[in-house]
Amino acid sequence: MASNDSDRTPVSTDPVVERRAEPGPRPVIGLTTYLEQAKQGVWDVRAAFLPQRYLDAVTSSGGVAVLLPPQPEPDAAAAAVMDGLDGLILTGGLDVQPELYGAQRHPLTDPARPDRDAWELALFRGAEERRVPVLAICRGLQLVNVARGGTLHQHLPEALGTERYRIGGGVFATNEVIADDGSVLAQLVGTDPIDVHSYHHQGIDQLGEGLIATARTDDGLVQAIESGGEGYVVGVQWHPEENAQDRRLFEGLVAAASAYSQARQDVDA
Ligand SMILES: NCCCC(=O)O
Repeated sequence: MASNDSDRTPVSTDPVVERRAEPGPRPVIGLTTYLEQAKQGVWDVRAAFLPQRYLDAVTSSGGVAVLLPPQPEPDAAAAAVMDGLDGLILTGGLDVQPELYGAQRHPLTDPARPDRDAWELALFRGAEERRVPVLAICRGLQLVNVARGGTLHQHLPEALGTERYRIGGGVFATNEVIADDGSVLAQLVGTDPIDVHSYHHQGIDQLGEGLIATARTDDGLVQAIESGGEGYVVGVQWHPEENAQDRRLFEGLVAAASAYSQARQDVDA
């Protein structure tokens, strides 16, 4: 699937969510993974890891799921894979290094994962250059914000005085979100209140350049972002892979990825 045509002309695509039912080749969706210690049979090994719910959400929405673990020489590796992708999902996980947004580390910020941060930043920049559609989930939304020069609250219980977004013990909190009318998010989930599954202790402080906040909770915390320019970048602070009702976010990405794939074939023809 890969070619090294890293300076491919960006393809112009609209977020045409109504195309989701069109038949055609299944778009290839890359999902970022991370390295964890894991049990495999009698072995206890370091492994590339991603909860299967992400994969199920992509495949049941009509995409082909491809895993993207952190790579050495991330910029070159991202260029090598990006031309074979029709869509990108920046998945959830541990905190982005605060040094990347000019902040001193809070004592409760997770240990740094510089390999993952560098890899995902390279993938996101590669996607932006080519206008490959992006869905950014939880940490993914935070990474997109940092990539665009924004900053994060490092510990929401201190910044906002609330534990409502991470109650702990692996139990997802429920929060109500309303998508802003006119947003891509609203095309996907409507403008009625929806319950979302939250598990995070960080959140957007200053919004990154060119990003639009398209949903907030009633305390003002940004819950969803979109790219204001061309291309499809949708980020949500919650975990749609954990909620069948949120399948619409994956369907929207797959539809945009199909449109991107078709437009790319038209350019290449
Ligand atoms: N900061 C990584 C995403 C999850 C969290 O905020 O806890």
